[in-house]
Amino acid sequence: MPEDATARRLAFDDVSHSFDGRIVVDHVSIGIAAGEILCLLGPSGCGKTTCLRLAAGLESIQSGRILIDGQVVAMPGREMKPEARGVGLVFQDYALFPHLSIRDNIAFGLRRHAATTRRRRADELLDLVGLSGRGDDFPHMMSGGEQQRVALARALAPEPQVLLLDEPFSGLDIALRDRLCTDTLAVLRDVGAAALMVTHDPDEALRMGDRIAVMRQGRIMQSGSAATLYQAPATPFVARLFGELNTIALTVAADGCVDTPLGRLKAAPFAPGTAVSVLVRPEALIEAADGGITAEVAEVRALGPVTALRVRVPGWPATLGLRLPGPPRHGRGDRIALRLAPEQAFVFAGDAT
Ligand SMILES: Nc1ncnc2c1ncn2[C@@H]1O[C@H](COP(=O)(O)OP(=O)(O)OP(=O)(O)O)[C@@H](O)[C@H]1O
Repeated sequence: MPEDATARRLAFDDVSHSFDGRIVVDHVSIGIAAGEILCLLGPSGCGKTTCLRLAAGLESIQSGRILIDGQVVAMPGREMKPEARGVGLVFQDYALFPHLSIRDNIAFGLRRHAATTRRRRADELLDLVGLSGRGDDFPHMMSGGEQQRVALARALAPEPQVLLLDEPFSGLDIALRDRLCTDTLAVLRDVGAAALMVTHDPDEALRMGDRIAVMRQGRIMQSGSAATLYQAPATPFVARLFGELNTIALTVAADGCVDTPLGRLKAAPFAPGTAVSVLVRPEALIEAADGGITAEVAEVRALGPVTALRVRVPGWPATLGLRLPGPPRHGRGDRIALRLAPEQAFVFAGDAT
């Protein structure tokens, strides 16, 4: 990992972990700055939660190092206790203590402070998460989303340097999740801790993350801003996280380009003769004013602000998906003219169909 990355607020330095001889975290190195939110995005079982548990000290480290503010908190044979790490946790099952009031739930981690300080701090946090005046309520009197906000307040109470969030919005309905995402983002920005958030939902990662690290089978495949991952995916897997793409397998021509039924594309850095896959985002197919490629409409679905079409283009092995703005203007069997926006088409080595 780069020299300065270990000096970040939270850093994983070449961390690997196995269960029963099976590697589930594979040479992971990531750094998160104070005030930054990093989303660890990947499918179920790829090792995300294990990374969080290692950072929290809930799992004993086997290989590599974890550092907070440049200090090693975990390396094999030398582990700081979870409670000494200055780490706040918001996990999926954010179980609050049912017999404690909301205020006491939030103040739970402040047991060493005077009663007046605990009360003041809990009330400040209730304000922060938009639940002013609810301190005397009990968990069963709150909705799922409200309980989740209490869990966030409880994790923030001891002013952690690092906040670890494991799918904090799963199981909530979409409207509530959207609001909580926005609220949580505001709170995280406000407190300036380094936040590591685990999610399998690309939309959530796009919305929440300053940076996204894409994980697959224990490895970080690519990390960067949402814009980087979307515009310059390093692999077909990363490209497909943000929606299904149209794919065709082809061979690079003598001049270093690849001839697709939608037009020519540069295939650099691949040499002539290389077998490649071309992946085209639906949004890369734009209706052409004149000229363009002729496509036959096979399917039309109105999706509110946009219309999803499937079209046939001679030479493309399957129907192609695309979206046009506005309500449907075409029917099945219509012919439309399309052009390709090359920046939304990606060439990868090998067969990714
Ligand atoms: N204590 C354990 N003992 C044995 N195997 C485990 C243990 N904890 C996790 N695993 C396995 O390690 C792999 C990674 O699990 P992990 O919970 O880190 O994945 P994840 O990406 O967080 O998945 P999800 O999104 O479903 O929570 C999985 O195959 C899981 O079954």
